[in-house]
Amino acid sequence: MSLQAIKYSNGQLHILDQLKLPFVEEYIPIRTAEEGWHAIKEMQVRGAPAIAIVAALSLASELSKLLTDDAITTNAVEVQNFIVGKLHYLITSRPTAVNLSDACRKLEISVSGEANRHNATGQSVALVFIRTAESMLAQDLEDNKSIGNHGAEWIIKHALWSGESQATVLTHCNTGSLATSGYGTALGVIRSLAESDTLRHVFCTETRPYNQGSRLTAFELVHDHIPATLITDSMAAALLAKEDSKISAIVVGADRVAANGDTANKIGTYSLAVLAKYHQVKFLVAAPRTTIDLETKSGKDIIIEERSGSEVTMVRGPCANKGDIKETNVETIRIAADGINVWNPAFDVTPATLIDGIITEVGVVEKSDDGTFHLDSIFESSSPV
Ligand SMILES: CSC[C@@H](O)[C@@H](O)C(=O)COP(=O)(O)O
Repeated sequence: MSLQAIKYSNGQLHILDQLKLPFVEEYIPIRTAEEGWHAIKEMQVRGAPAIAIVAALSLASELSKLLTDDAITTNAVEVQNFIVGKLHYLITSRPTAVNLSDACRKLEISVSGEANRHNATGQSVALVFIRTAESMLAQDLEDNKSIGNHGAEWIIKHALWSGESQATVLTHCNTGSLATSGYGTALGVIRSLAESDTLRHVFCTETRPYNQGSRLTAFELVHDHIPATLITDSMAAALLAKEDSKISAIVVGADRVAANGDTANKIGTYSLAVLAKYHQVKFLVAAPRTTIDLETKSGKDIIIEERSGSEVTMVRGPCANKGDIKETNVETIRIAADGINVWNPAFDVTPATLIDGIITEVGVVEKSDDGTFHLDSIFESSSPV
């Protein structure tokens, strides 16, 4: 069974503390929206879909407890205002991934629908919120499996080297079970290739500075027995240049895809897209439609989160001299000169011109004859594009 970042049942939410991976596998309870906000802000949970779902379920857990304790007012509008206030607060935890604000907006709409209903009560408003949040968890998993299948089919059809029947894929950051409610987006495509025996090999970058690749993706690939090799980000060009590596495609996730296809994703994604173009390797973005933001016209309008310089000057590792690694804690080790200035953007924007396809749960969107993506079409129906 794949790793699970989010465990939720009957109003009880637990998340795998990703700050301790790959050394310690520990689930922590998230009981309130405030605990959810901190877990997202402090990166105990990451990945665009996962943070949206944890935000929604953290508030669902808080409301479930209030319902159990009979501590919810009967006034529907008061409960609506309480929920909306918490949702606006949750959105402030991280700015770049649009899934978070998209989920909060949809939750706000369903709550207001219920609050405006004749006979609505505070309890019914809270219950509608909880059911909507729970359905997001299930929907994300289903969408990821479809993304995986569409992406794998596309790669086999359009990206294999001549004479090859299996794909070799390079991926960046973490887009797997740990970054979503399960299966993953870009890593879902890789899983789907592996399940259909059409995967030769995966290369994953370590993804400096925060090492989501070496700490999370490598952990998932080893856990699922997928043939994989870890490289540092700076080795990608050499890998693509090496004739026998035969990279079929680079597949990455996304934190926000603008209406024109420009894509914000983990820092380092843009450099991989430039390399892919130079080496004539297909460059694909895998993301659910909840990551596509038609309100944001182009990459220029995407807010890029800048994080603490300590993520660059320090790395995390297990405490030394503790014997069995499972029992260690995680410590931070300084690797840069004291006093150096640091710039630490967490994401970059890959221009649509460098992207060959956007893999969604309803199919792979390619550019039209005019050379641009028409992403609005995939919201018009749920049938394959
Ligand atoms: C399926 S998630 C896609 C992205 O969210 C992922 O690649 C990423 O950038 C994660 O960033 P993080 O800063 O660890 O939350």
